[in-house]
Amino acid sequence: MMGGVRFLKGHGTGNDFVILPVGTPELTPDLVAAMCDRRRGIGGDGVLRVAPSALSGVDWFMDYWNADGSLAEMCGNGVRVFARYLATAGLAAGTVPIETRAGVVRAVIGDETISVGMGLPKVYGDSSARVGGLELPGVAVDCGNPHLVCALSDAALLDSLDLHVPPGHDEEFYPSGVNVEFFVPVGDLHVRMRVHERGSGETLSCGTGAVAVATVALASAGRDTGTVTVDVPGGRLTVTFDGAECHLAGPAVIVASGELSA
Ligand SMILES: N[C@@H](CCC[C@H](N)C(=O)O)C(=O)O
Repeated sequence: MMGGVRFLKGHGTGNDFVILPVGTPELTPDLVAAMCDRRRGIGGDGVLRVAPSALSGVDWFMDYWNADGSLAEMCGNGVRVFARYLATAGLAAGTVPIETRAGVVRAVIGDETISVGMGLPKVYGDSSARVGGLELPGVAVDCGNPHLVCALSDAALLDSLDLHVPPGHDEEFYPSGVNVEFFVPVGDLHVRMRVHERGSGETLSCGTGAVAVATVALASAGRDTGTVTVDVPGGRLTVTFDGAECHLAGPAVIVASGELSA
């Protein structure tokens, strides 16, 4: 693989990542896919390579890759796990700006929770997803990366969706692919979701997906500020809209470290 290179493994609500510390050489799609392979590699929904940022006032660039070796603009849980790595390695504390392909975000490091300011998502149209013969209407939301958010009224339908295969989507509307979320209301500003991530498949959590779902849930409650609780298969995230931007929060942990074999 990349013999001798050190790695760590971490996750945020079950969205798991291989973390490659500063100094790791440039990656290739094949290397990333090999590392993320859950049977032949380390296993992960993606790779976070820690690299120096060239921007003034920003020390770190999150070089994020999906499990299939594709690049993505942004990863909400990835930023939170990246910040946990920086804190654990003694490279950052408090609030840390992190460059992503979608711009600079700010992570606030707590003992258990890490929150990240994600700007304000943009709702930019209607589309639909096809799952198991069903056509499910949804809303397009840009969180730096593309999302299609489908609101369902039936919890049994949410549980029954087969997300082992990517939901069908309008390829002209989403020329670079899309992350697809399905959610049901659980209570006031409280939802439960599942997600199929572009380049990673069904995951236990998706931070930008939670932000996209919270955006739709908040708007359907007729509000533009407030905190939406988002239950994902891997745990619970919150998304707080303060009028200026939204903040994604939840646990982020490092669980292992090791060295790649040749
Ligand atoms: N898990 C992520 C999103 C990762 C990128 C996504 N698969 C894409 O291709 O856009 C998150 O926590 O936001």
